[in-house]
Amino acid sequence: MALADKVNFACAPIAWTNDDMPELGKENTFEQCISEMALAGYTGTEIGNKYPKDAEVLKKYLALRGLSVASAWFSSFITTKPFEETEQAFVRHRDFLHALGAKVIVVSEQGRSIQGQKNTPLFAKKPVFSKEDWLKLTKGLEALGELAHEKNMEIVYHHHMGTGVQTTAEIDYLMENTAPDKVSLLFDTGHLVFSGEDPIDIYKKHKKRIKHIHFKDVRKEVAEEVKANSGSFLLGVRKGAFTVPGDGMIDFKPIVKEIDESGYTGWIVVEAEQDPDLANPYEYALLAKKYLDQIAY
Ligand SMILES: O=C1C[C@@H](O)[C@H](O)[C@@H](O)C1=O
Ligand SMILES: [Co+2]
Repeated sequence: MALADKVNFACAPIAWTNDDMPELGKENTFEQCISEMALAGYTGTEIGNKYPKDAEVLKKYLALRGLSVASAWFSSFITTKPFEETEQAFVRHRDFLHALGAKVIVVSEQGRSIQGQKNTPLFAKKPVFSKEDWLKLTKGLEALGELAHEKNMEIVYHHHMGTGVQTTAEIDYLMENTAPDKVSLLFDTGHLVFSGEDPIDIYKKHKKRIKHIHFKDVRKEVAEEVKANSGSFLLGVRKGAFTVPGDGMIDFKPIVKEIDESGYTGWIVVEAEQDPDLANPYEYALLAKKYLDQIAY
């Protein structure tokens, strides 16, 4: 059986409207975004800031287009704020996703993160967690994992450029120091390759913990230029460091093979933030779907 028969392909709204830089794609509407995802052949979506906040209302818009909710991003601040603040916000987010039928909750620690800072050099100023930060983070994530279990859900940790969990060593440390039944991992090809990590190595090592996947590709020259010129994460996105699978430097065939052989049956979300004025979101969503249809069958 081919991978395409075992997984579901979703699309993230970030190519239409970017929540990290809302000025990118501000003219694109929610209905255009979800209609184009469906038209391009996807059966799922993640959630952006233009989506209705009422779960029942959102469900109806999505059902009309044959879309389900794969998950949605949650920013935790376990290393820098009282845990109760993260906990309360997490429970609201969990309940919203649960009402929408999602099974996994994307969590990324934003304490000390520079990903949202427009002028901070991405590589030189990447945060490095202290022992105390790590202890808070690992215990806090396990607590979020337990809260997710109350609704039969799992948290999937999103390693991310410009955060304290970006490199192979940091991902390994997080996995080694959290309980496997409480903290799962999200595998994002774009962040791994931009950071200089080997995605196949990460997948092989942590496949038992990987319960959600983001597929994005990297434009090699742009990523190298951002690094060489001390650009920020957001500048990189604006300049086109990320693109959809099939349009950049990543060979997805061996990655798809690994995923297939691992028995993964969750979502694969095409998520490629770039300037919608330069890269038409529908055109690129279609390009990615055609490429995945070729390599996943
Ligand atoms: O999953 C993601 C969500 C975005 O908000 C983030 O910045 C992006 O890079 C990503 O991978
Ligand atoms: Co991602």
